Amino acid sequence: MTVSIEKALELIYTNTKRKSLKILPIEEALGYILAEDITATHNLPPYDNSAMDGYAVKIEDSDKCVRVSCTIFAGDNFQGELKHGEAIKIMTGARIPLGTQCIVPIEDTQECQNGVKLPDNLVISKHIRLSGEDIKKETLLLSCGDIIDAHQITLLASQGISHVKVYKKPRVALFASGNELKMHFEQITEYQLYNTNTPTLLSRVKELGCEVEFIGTAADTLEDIHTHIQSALDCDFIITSGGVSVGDADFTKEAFGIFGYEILFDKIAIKPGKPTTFGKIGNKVILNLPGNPLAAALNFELFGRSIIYAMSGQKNKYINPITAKMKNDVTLRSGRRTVIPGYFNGEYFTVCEQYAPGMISPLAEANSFIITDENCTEVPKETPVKTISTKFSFCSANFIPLS
Ligand SMILES: Nc1nc2c(c(=O)[nH]1)N[C@H]1C(S)=C(S)[C@@H](COP(=O)(O)OP(=O)(O)OC[C@H]3O[C@@H](n4cnc5c(N)ncnc54)[C@H](O)[C@@H]3O)O[C@H]1N2
Ligand code: MOO
Repeated sequence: MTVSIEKALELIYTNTKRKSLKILPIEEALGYILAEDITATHNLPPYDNSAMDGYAVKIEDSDKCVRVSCTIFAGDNFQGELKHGEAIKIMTGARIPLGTQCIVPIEDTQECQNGVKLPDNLVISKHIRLSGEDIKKETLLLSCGDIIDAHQITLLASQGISHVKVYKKPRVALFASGNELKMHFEQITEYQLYNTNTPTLLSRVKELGCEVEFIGTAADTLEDIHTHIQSALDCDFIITSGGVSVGDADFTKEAFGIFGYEILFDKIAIKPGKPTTFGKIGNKVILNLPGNPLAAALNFELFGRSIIYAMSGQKNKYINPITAKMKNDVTLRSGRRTVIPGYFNGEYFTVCEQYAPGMISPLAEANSFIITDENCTEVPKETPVKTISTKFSFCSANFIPLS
């Protein structure tokens, strides 16, 4: 059954289950997806405090010489009260004493007999950081489905939160198939080549924060593919490459069949990547990518990444495009929606000099791709195009058309 890109994504999102939960100390939660809402337990700052090294004073003492009664440092528990005709020297971050109306920075004062001379332009509340002005107690700080990065950890630490509930990371198993393939640590002969798909996918899956198991490279036999599937079945998501086309040695889908493979689509109206197949065995999902390396890598970016986002529990799980301008004129053969790799520099998208489904050379130079419509025969330079990044995740809670 051939499906559109959109239908393929819909089938992926409706058939991929979120992972279950666990609790982690916040220091170990980096990159995980939060599985609970976090509400502020107290105000930040917790107390009114000075934004400057200076003097706590009263407004009516503008332009006067006032006595400096004492000095307060950050962390002091000063209990006294500021009086008229007096200044209390105060350091940045120190709790302001009762009766303070503003803080005058040290450099705005001058020494005078027995004290400091204040400027004549004092303003109420100036240089006072009010309790709760940053975060108010009981406000929602983070919500279930947020990605925990360094700045979410800032919020958690600010509230004295030591542990959070997160979604477990997806566990991904990978294997390739092909009699011609050898791993990069093996010897090859002139009729063999290195398996580049597995190291590529393994690295990408890791970059996306999953745990990954490399199962191996299967020979083109049902028996050997069975053995590899068996070893992969304790993971959540199995990604294979190769053996999905119509050749006499293309056994991948058939091999999954004896494990009760429920195929949800086995062809997509896309170029390259037409034979990309998706299905499930129980609650495990399977993506069979074509063997051609560029086809496998680009289809992983659309479909594999979507499966990982759906499984991760993140609320912004749909890949979003970014609008760019086409750098050069590009001509195409119409017929199928075409994925074209290129480089987006923040303004222009430059198509890779050469690209074909069986190549690997475009991958390292590309940081994104565009998807052209089936009737499109040319994309003139300066035309706005939607690019999908392979280096960043621009995501949203709702699906946004990708081309
Ligand atoms: N008669 C037809 N032939 C083909 C069709 C078709 O519709 N009718 N589709 C073509 C398309 S499109 C693709 S894509 C390929 C996909 O085929 P497979 O998934 O069966 O892939 P293989 O035949 O196993 O390999 C294709 C190609 O890629 C190389 N390869 C495979 N695995 C790796 C790897 N792990 N690392 C590096 N390179 C790999 C392999 O040596 C082949 O050259 O089928 C077309 N044929
Ligand atoms: O579509 Mo195949 O996926 O040409 O490379």
